[in-house]
Amino acid sequence: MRCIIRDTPDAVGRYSGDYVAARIQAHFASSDRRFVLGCPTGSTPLATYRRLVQLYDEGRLSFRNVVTFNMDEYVGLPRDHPQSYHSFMWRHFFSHIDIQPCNVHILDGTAPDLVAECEAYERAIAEAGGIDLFLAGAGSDGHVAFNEPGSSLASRTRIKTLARDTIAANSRFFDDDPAQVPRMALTVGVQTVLDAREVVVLVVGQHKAEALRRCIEDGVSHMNTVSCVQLHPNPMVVSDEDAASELRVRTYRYFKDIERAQNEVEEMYGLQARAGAGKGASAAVLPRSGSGPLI
Ligand SMILES: N[C@@H]1[C@@H](O)[C@H](O)[C@@H](COP(=O)(O)O)O[C@@H]1O
Repeated sequence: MRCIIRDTPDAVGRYSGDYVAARIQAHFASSDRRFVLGCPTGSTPLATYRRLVQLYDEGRLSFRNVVTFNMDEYVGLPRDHPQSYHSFMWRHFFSHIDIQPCNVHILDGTAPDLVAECEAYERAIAEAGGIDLFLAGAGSDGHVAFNEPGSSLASRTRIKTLARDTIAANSRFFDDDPAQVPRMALTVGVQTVLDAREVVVLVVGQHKAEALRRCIEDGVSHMNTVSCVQLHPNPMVVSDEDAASELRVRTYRYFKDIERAQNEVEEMYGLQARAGAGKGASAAVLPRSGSGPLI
């Protein structure tokens, strides 16, 4: 596992935005297949989306051949509700880039048959060729998507009842009134996340420090579903200093050493793919190898 630690949430967004852009570009340099990106919501990925929009505005990145699958959606909120994840994604990301609306996939929490909706979502992911890179956030209780503590590590897209902690945390978007927060959500499962070719988890803020510590230093646990990344062959966590503040000094230093060594090796062997090539992607952001020798 790599854990990249940056000073601020903005720097986390810049790093992860550049990283996602680089993976998209590297993909199109060698493949005609569309790139499939898994997208989270929440405050954490906002800086990443801002960076991706900036790269698009500067003409350095295109989403024309990118397909997206969002992680989750509230049950019962219509798409046009201001707090639906559908609205969130168009407000903060999709309406600012050249993604084709037909390539955007977000679970429909108002579908007449929610079980069928979840099954169809898994099928759609498979038909798209699987997810190339799943970007994820984490709740302060360590959940990923809406896989609350106690979720099966083998879970797939399904209906979930939200935990009280999550309802309390998300009530800030609902007039600070927990009663307005939907009690249930549709969410990709832990296994859906693990099936992605690459997983990048963003964690920022002091209130996530214990969750990050458990994710990295404790074992894999269904009580802290983001710890599932330990089972993935190609995971990366990008955190700010605050979120990293509960890591042991030894752990923290080791991740810093890995990053330094990785940079040296990439420079030495030219593994930083050159900008570029590719349909819809002209660019000079910093592509890195997804899995380098030191990961
Ligand atoms: N379902 C979402 C998660 O996908 C997200 O990671 C989490 C953290 O949100 P934030 O980044 O705002 O702390 O919130 C919600 O529960």
